[in-house]
Amino acid sequence: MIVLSGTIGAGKTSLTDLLAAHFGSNAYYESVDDNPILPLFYENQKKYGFLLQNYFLNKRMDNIRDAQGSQLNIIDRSIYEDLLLFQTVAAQGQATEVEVDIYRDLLDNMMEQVDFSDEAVLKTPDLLVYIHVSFDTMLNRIKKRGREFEQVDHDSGLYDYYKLLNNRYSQWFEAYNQSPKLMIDGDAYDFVEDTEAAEKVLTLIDQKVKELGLK
Ligand SMILES: Nc1ncnc2c1ncn2[C@@H]1O[C@H](COP(=O)(O)OP(=O)(O)OP(=O)(O)O)[C@@H](O)[C@H]1O
Repeated sequence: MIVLSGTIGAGKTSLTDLLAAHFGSNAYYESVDDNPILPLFYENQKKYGFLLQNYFLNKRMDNIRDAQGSQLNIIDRSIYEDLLLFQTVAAQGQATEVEVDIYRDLLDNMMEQVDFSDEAVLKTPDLLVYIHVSFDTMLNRIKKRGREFEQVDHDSGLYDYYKLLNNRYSQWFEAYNQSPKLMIDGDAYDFVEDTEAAEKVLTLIDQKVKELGLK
């Protein structure tokens, strides 16, 4: 499994499409439009934050199970970033430490490898691709995409949440050690609008995939 990571609006879903088409593999998406909790969460993070994490945890486990057939199947967001998001929500006083601790324990238990036989299927990715974008790019993409509940004009508190999240992402990626990893500069390569940039990004990922013997 190749797993994408990056902040809100980084381009994970678009790169998932590109990679699945490039490798002829399957793509597994986090569905946003039919997520019943997400709009509620954006209205009231304190009330719905913990419920949202449980919802995502369940969906990500589905994705991991479904994607396990091939090393080149793509998942559009890693399960590991959810803790970062929830900790950021908590840092802003919108979730409690107890909620974060309970969520972390649950995540650890779900990700624990209980089968150590040769046939065991690993839940960890074969490669994690992180798309790094600056705070300005993040805000521009969120605006351009126009999902109502994500807009900062509707809620000025969101601006601080996004800024803190963007700052924390780089540290999160530095510390990430569950699998091989690769960073893509999403400011330098606009792989959505620019086909040449898309080719370059695919070449970088191809090199890493070959180096790891995934293809
Ligand atoms: N664990 C989480 N806690 C809180 N909100 C989350 C969590 N995971 C995802 N979200 C929210 O769900 C929405 C979709 O998230 P995500 O960043 O995965 O997709 P995206 O914004 O469409 O990204 P991309 O543009 O990179 O494809 C965003 O509003 C994001 O804030």
